[in-house]
Amino acid sequence: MLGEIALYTFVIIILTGVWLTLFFRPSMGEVVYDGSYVPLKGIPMSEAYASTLDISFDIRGGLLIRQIHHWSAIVFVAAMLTHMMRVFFTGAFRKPREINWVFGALLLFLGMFDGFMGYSLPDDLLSGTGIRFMEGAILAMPIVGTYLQFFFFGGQFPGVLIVPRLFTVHILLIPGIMVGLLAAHLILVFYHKHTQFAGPGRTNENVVGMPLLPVYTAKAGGFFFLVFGVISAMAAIATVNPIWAYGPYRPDQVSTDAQPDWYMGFSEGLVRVMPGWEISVWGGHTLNLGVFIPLIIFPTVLVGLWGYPFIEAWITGDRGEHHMADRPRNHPVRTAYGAAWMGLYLVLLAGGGNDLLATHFHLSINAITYFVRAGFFAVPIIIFVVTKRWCLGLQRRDKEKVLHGRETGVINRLHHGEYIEVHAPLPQGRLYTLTAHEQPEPVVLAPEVDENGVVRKAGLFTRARAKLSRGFYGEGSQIAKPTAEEHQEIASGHGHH
Ligand code: HEM
Ligand code: HEM
Repeated sequence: MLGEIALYTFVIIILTGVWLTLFFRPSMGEVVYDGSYVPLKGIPMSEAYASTLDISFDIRGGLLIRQIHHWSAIVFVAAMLTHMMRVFFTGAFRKPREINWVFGALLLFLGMFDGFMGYSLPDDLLSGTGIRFMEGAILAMPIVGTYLQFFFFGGQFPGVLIVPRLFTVHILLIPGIMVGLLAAHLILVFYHKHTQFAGPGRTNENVVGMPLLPVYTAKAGGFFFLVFGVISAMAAIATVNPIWAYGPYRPDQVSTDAQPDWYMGFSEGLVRVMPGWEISVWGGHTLNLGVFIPLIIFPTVLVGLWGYPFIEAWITGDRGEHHMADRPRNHPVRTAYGAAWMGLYLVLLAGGGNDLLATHFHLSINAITYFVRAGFFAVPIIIFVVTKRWCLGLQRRDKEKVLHGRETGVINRLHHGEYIEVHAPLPQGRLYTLTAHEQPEPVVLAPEVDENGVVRKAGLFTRARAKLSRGFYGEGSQIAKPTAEEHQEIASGHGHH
């Protein structure tokens, strides 16, 4: 369902985007505004900004379409991210779907950047501030930064090239690549078929569900119109990006409360909470660590995300194909890692909105910044530990249910005065579902001296892998599921309550 929402919002984005190209003029040529929005009349501005004002005020239905485009972009990225979490927490990225995970992660990255470029197009005070941020990040790159800045902007900031260039990339290059990737993504989904949760009759070799034609196609078609309807309603009643309120971009001005769209907020947070370190190297060249370090963290996190299926397979030594979706509780370390990642994302988002949090909740902006700095390190660790324990608790609960049945809430008093709670055995299907998951063994190191007395010391990598593997599946990372014998013994009356 979440993947479908991403798909449908992407279609809506393309439909409305094509419409916008009919009226948007991607030019930084200067004009004097003479449209129907009175407060800006007579003000010099770029054609890009003036044409976006025209779309909003003078072209019939223009504001609605603009807002549908913007709202669907916001929902699109949210759908991709939640879809990715679903895939992550159910282990649906494992063999043979690793490549589809990588395609998906590329889509996420491209979608986020295309959104950033899109809201940079109207050349209003907010979008210009975003581009200024991007320029600062480019300039912070050692050695190549200045050259790249000249390459993108063709001279001093902002110049007249950036909006037409972003336009081509925004409407053609990135969406073109995305359509290609998406086609490959969906072909692979069709080829591999959907993963499924364990249940009676469901195995790693079959798929239980509705055929694509006709039932599923009809449902999906209806769902498309539902998504389109909800987004149109949002666009009709909720303002998004009121560029007329910000005014045209001028490099010497900046608006307060300047916020990127939510999905770029974490990168804003990284920069806002980073100490403003700057060092001088090699005869007076400046290395702007305050921006450069956040810039490095960003791709590192992305690579960690893209590579996760391969990293997990390497650690656990699991090379088999998997078509059954995991319940998150049955993989406590993976689940805890995913939750920690989300925690980090949210902490950084708070950092990106430190000014808004400060004004809305009457807090000191410095206090928020210090909290986010400490939280950057502490929150993921705390969330990791709590989530792992939580998962183990849920596994114990499952075990208890399998062995002792469901609590009925019925308390009986026996003739000698003792109270007992009546437990009802679970139905056979439920017992199967709760015990169908595999419980992999951690990778063990081969003995350092083999049977012929030859010393074969494991390398650093092999030892690290064994250690990580113990962390994943060793003692303390999973609760042994009940065996058939245990269940038999208790169910046959010996362990009766
Ligand atoms: C343009 C964005 C995307 C679209 C339109 C899209 C669409 C879909 C659809 C319709 C499915 C099948 C059903 C479902 O699980 O919903 C699917 C499955 C899948 N997607 Fe995506 N997706 C997108 C982005 C991503 C991202 C960001 C990732 C992960 C990084 C990802 C990874 C996967 C995987 C591994 C599957 C197979 C899951 C399974 O069989 O259980 N996708 N995608
Ligand atoms: C992943 C794909 C896309 C995303 C996330 C996206 C997002 C955005 C966003 C957030 C804006 C700013 C809207 C505003 O408030 O003014 C925008 C503007 C624009 N987009 Fe897209 N867009 C995408 C694809 C496309 C495509 C495929 C086209 C055209 C074929 C297109 C055409 C435009 C145009 C012309 C504008 C400028 C007009 C305006 O700002 O209102 N976009 N885009």
